[in-house]
Amino acid sequence: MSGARGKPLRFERVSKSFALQGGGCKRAVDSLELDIGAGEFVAIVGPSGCGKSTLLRLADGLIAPDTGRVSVDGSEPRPGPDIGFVFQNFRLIPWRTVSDNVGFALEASMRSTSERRRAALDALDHVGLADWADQYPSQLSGGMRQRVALARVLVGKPQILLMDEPFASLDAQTREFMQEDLVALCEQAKPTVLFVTHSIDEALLLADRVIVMAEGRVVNDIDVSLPRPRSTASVQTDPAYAGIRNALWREVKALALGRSAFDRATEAT
Ligand SMILES: Nc1ncnc2c1ncn2[C@@H]1O[C@H](COP(=O)(O)OP(=O)(O)OP(=O)(O)O)[C@@H](O)[C@H]1O
Repeated sequence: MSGARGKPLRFERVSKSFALQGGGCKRAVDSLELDIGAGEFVAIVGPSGCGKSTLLRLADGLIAPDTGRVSVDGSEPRPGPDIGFVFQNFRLIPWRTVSDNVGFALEASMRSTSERRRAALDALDHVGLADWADQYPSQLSGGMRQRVALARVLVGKPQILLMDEPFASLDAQTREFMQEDLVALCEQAKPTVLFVTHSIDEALLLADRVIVMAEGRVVNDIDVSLPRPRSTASVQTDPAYAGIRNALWREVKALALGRSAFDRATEAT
């Protein structure tokens, strides 16, 4: 992934609504303001339906805001290899081999099959799967498939990496390995990352900042001042960890339950 370098990502008073079946509309993102520095790793947490995935799709240029502006280094974002998107459900092409899945991302920009194969093998090597290049996705475990999905994005040397709960469907151990791999990859290449997660522990392991969203807006923006390089063990034994985690957990729980239900629940304990 060497050669990738993050670019700043900016949301200026961005709003986005969707039409609802049967009439009316839902405002998914509401006058949202967010500035993400070049090479910064930002995690987004918040209750279900608060607009996290919509924010990523706006950052990719897959959808356009109704009002306001999204910009990558000052320009409108355009889907392409500069902006990598990793989803929870891998989205690999079942009839292509692992290396062809990874090389697929380069078909528009790299004509030579052998060059694409070399680049794919290099990306697969970064995620520890070079030996699996000629297998098919169905022959891999869930964790391996997600590594391929990551390699497919890394091969484009993205400046912006958008990740929508990428490890949510993995078992706990594989998830931990993948998180630590991602930490290492990002420390090396420093793309700008926007990472959606429902896990506070994951956010604190990975991110420089955690954004809390509710009802389409940013309601908190927390610096994660834990030292790097990080591992699960180093983060969770840091004296600052418990304080940040507890504050974040209380906030996310209050947003999910509604403030008054949260107050009742905490009074009762
Ligand atoms: N294409 C669409 N059409 C209609 N409504 C949509 C569409 N996409 C998103 N929404 C609505 O916008 C709101 C925000 O959705 P979004 O997927 O961004 O939330 P989220 O925070 O990522 O949720 P989750 O954590 O459950 O994945 C939700 O109420 C959702 O139903």
